[in-house]
Amino acid sequence: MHAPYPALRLRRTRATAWSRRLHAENVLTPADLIWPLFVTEGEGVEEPIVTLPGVSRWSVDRIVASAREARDLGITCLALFPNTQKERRSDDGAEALNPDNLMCRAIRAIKQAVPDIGVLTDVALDPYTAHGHDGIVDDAGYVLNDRTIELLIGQSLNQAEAGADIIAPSDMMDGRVGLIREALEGGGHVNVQIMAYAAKYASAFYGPFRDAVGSRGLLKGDKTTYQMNPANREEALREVALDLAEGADSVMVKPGLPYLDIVREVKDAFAVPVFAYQVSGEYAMIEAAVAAGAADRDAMVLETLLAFKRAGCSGVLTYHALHAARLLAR
Ligand SMILES: NCC(=O)CCC(=O)O
Ligand SMILES: [Mg+2]
Repeated sequence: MHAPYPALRLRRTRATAWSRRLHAENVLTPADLIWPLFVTEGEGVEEPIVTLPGVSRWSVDRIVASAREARDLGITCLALFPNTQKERRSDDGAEALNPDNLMCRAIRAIKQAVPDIGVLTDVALDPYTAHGHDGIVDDAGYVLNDRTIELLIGQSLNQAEAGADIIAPSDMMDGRVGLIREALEGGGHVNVQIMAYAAKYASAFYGPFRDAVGSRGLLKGDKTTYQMNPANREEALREVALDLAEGADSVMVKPGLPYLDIVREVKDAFAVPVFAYQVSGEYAMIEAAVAAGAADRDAMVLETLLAFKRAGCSGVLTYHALHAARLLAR
């Protein structure tokens, strides 16, 4: 067969800026961005996180100011993570159930001051446990599934009562989405969404996050008995199918860039809202490349975030959210 060239030239539509824009198949907007924020005790406090240059832990009053700034830039949702004081951590993570814990105070303050931005809250015990695991650990160090779920239900209700809009269980216990949904319905929280961390991998990319929430030095062992093996893709589809059947409104894949193949497969297989988390190690890699003079931050941020859209994401959790929203506002 004769090649279509020269009649067909794909470079023709790329020849001018207006035409490239016209033919763009995907677009990144501030509405696609979920901004993770770390909360700490005190007032007027900003604590820079060394392994996440440019990211800080903020006290509740500073978080509220950030929420306002994010809303004004068109960011749709915040994700909150508490840096729980060491003396409030325990083996069972009971601080997660305290209606006046740092997380609940931050949720209430944001929803009161900036009601038109969404608040997503992480459900897992690692910011509250003395051992840094996401659940209750037995004598052999195994994280107990069903015992842990009992606490996750209480944690979810606690966050919903404080005003959380989206409950995001990141613990990877089996069966927790259905039981949390049932408890939310029973508690009258019928419009509180669940975004399930459905395919969360046991990844080397979470290191700086553990510094941020103060669990790095505490964690004994690793999370491979509950988070997924990076080798697996069929298992991710099973995880997603179960969470959807149990009532998840949307699902998440985590980490982000190294797992975009999973995002695309989930999107194609289920046609549901899929989100991904560009995690702390991914952020740190970009910042390290910029610091080394090896990369242009603005271009890299926008390109990586657009790649999530192309892979099928409805939105992305990213520590670069504010920076990206400012770039998009230009
Ligand atoms: N459950 C939330 C996380 O584990 C975040 C990980 C990261 O940003 O590295
Ligand atoms: Mg699961």
